[in-house]
Formats: sequence, C-alpha cells, structure tokens
Amino acid sequence: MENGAQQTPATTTPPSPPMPKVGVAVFLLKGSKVLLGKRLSAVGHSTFALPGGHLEFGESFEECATREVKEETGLIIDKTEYLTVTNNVISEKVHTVCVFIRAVPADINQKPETLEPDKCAGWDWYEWNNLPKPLFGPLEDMVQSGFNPFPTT
Ligand SMILES: Nc1nc2c([nH]c(=O)n2[C@H]2C[C@H](O)[C@@H](COP(=O)(O)OP(=O)(O)OP(=O)(O)O)O2)c(=O)[nH]1
Ligand SMILES: [Mg+2]
Repeated sequence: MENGAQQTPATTTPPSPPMPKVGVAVFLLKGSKVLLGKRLSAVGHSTFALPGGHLEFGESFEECATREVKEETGLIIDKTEYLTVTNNVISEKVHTVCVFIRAVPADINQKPETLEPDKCAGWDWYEWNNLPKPLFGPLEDMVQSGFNPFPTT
C-alpha cells in the first residue's frame, strides 16, 4: 500500500449451524371446537394447524399468541393460558420448541379472516372429536398422545 497502512486480512465467517427457534401456537377454543387452518408454508404444507408463529425478542408467550392470532386471523383473543411445550424436530433444517397457549375469542361472533393468504388457505372451527386430516405433524403427535386442550370443569 502506498501510504503504508496495513490492510486488514480478509476474513470469512463460517456458516452458522441451524439453531432451534421458539414457536407459539394457540388452541383457540369456541365451545367444543378449535380454530385450524390449512398451511401453505413450506413447513407442513397442506396440513391443518393452529394459528401461531415465532416468538419475537422481548415478547411474553401470551403477547406472541395475541399478536400472531391477530396477524393471521384478525381475531382478538382473551383468557390466554399456558398449556404445555413440545420439542419438534420437523426437518433437517427446522427445529422448533413450541409453546402451546389456550385462549378464547374476545367476541364469539367475530369471524376469522385469512389475513396471510400466502401462509394459510383459510381458517375454520372444527369439532375436537372430528378433526380434519392431515394434521400438522406436531399437532398430530399431541392428539395421538391423548392431549386435550379443553379446561376440565
Ligand atoms: N402455527 C403453528 N405452529 C406450530 C404448530 N405446532 C408447532 O410445533 N408449531 C411450530 C412449528 C413452526 O415452525 C413454528 C412457528 O409457526 P409458523 O410456521 O406458523 O410461523 P409463521 O410463519 O406464522 O410466523 P413467523 O415466522 O412469521 O413469526 O411453530 C401449530 O399447530 N401451528
Ligand atoms: Mg403461522
């Protein structure tokens, strides 16, 4: 270099290995029904899943549940309660620790809207005893294990 300054050696950052993410999924309950939508995302394409998404930095689980349901369906949720957590290795690249929250719609007459049509074909209420097929893998596993999201009265 003409001015004698030292040139910083070029560094290459090695690719970081994939990391598990935190998901939050919501059992939105209305009577004996649960809200499900057919996924259009690459992960779990064409399977029925709960509304939900990834936890953002600084969010509580309940805040994430409220935000994701609003973003995906327009519904305002109420009575959010933590239910359980599952560890889901979904593919070689997707590993999600998913927190499940139970909630009810604030207004039972409000209709869900398909606000992210690239991610979901549409939302509907399904009887817990007559769920559509195929369910998203992690949800199917929970159903097979006998998990029941409804409060015991
Ligand atoms: N939505 C949803 N996610 C679930 C369920 N079960 C389960 O393990 N997850 C996990 C896997 C997903 O990789 C993760 C995040 O949900 P998502 O795939 O709907 O994420 P998203 O695109 O809507 O959200 P984002 O990345 O924009 O925040 O949560 C479920 O029933 N519904
Ligand atoms: Mg989602």
